[in-house]
Amino acid sequence: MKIFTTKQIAAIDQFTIQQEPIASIDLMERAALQIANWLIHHLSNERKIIFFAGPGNNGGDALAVARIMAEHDFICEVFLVDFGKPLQAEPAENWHRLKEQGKVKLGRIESQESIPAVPDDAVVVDGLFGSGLSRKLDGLPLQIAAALNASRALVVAIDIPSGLFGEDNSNNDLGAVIQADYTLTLQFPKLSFFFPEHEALLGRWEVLPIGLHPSVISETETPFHFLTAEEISDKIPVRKKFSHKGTYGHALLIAGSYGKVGAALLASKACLRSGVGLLTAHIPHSAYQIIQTAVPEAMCSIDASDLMFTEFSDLQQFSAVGAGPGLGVKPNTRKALLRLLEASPAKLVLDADALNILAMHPEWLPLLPENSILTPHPKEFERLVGPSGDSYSGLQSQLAFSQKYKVIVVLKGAHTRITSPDGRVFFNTTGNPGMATAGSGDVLTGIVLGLLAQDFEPLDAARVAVYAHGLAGDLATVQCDELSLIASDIIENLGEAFFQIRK
Ligand SMILES: NC(=O)C1=CN([C@@H]2O[C@H](COP(=O)(O)OP(=O)(O)OC[C@H]3O[C@@H](n4cnc5c(N)ncnc54)[C@H](O)[C@@H]3O)[C@@H](O)[C@H]2O)[C@H](O)CC1
Ligand SMILES: [K+]
Repeated sequence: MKIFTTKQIAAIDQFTIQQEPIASIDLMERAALQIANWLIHHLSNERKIIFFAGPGNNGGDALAVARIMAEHDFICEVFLVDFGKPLQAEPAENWHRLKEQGKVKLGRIESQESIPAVPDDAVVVDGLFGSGLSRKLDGLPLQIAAALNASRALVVAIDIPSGLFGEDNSNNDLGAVIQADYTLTLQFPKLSFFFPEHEALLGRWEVLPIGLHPSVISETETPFHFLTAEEISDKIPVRKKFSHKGTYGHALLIAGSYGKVGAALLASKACLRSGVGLLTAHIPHSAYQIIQTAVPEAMCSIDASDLMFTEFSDLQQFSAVGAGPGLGVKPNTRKALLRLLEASPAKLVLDADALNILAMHPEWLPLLPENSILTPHPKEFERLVGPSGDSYSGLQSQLAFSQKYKVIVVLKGAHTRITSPDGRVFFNTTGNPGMATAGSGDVLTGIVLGLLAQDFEPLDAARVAVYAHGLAGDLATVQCDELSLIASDIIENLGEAFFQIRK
């Protein structure tokens, strides 16, 4: 699904008004009805709701929501922030409607002294600023945000917490932004919702559809997307009756070293659970019995070294190669990785120590075959590209890296993000904090490898693998607390995850 910038959303909004057609006041009412509906279903009408309305359409939404909630017998109070200019257009109309209705106590905030005290058991609806925010909060809005952040009331933000920008917050002061418990965003999540440092500002966020025009949504181009099952389900092939294991590719996994054989084991199992026809695990000699016993479905290619990866044989027979989990970074392993890069496998996924080695030898980066998939966690990514400050800047570096080296980068995290050399970005929507556990990344590498070997386009392999990996982790928490989740549970649930994506 597409993620648009707030500027694009405003344009889609205008197009909807003209093309549907719908009066802008009615579109605002549609948004307000969705928000009110959510509040009615989630709140008891014994809790007072205090609305803070700003000068623009975000404030207009808040005024309309207050009127609707009052119709449903909620006790509402509205504070309009006075910027010394009269309200215009739809916000002015909604102020008028609210006064006409006469059910809501109305107040104005003109100075710091008139900021009301907010009781702990109240609900605050934040309608100060939405997507029209033009600069970071200062003056009166900053003081209101500070007062709300100091209170213990439940805060529900309309569209976006006031003070947060939809995209680039690299120059923002996040301490000044209203901290919402819930953010009810209209029609599209904003880019900044996918960045970890905004989690505490957004609380839990939900997207409320307001019926913006589908044709303009499909025609508006954006590099930013988030992953949904609908968009990837057709990438998972239906297995043909007369197929055989040769139809589904032969993967080579280069993983494990003395003391880190588990990484090879987990990646192998995950690879096999992802539909690959054949898997050869290249492992140090000492790992032979372990892998053969624990993963009898895998064939083994045994390194001359007892301890680590130092060599590999002909790559001809393999449809994809994966390297990295548990390899270590010893000099002989580094040399072997260099030879692997020089052999230029057609389809390659690199993880963990393979990435750490690349960080030690950035001069090898140009050797990466086009469309190789790199799956760093944030620390590995930082070792590769250097520190990048906030997430928005980090996204720019990730994109630049993908474009410079023509590789797909899967940066693992709460919303794992995939960047492609063509400039597109995909944020994942599955997964949970229980997956922040040893071996979880090895499982992902195995899945990517299994899909690549089956002839998935590399970007599709990355997208499907990331989504399925997260979904399997979510399914694992149905019966098991997040705290107890281990990487093997993700593998156990992969079958059900693929089943659900295919549906
Ligand atoms: N998504 C949709 O299609 C719909 C969204 N709706 C709501 O509209 C807002 C966006 O409204 P807009 O009027 O463009 O902007 P704001 O309400 O965020 O505020 C603009 C207002 O505030 C002034 N301003 C901006 N920044 C500051 C600042 N830092 N300090 C002081 N004043 C500031 C600016 O000059 C303007 O006067 C969207 O978020 C939704 O909530 C529609 O209601 C339905 C369709
Ligand atoms: K808001």
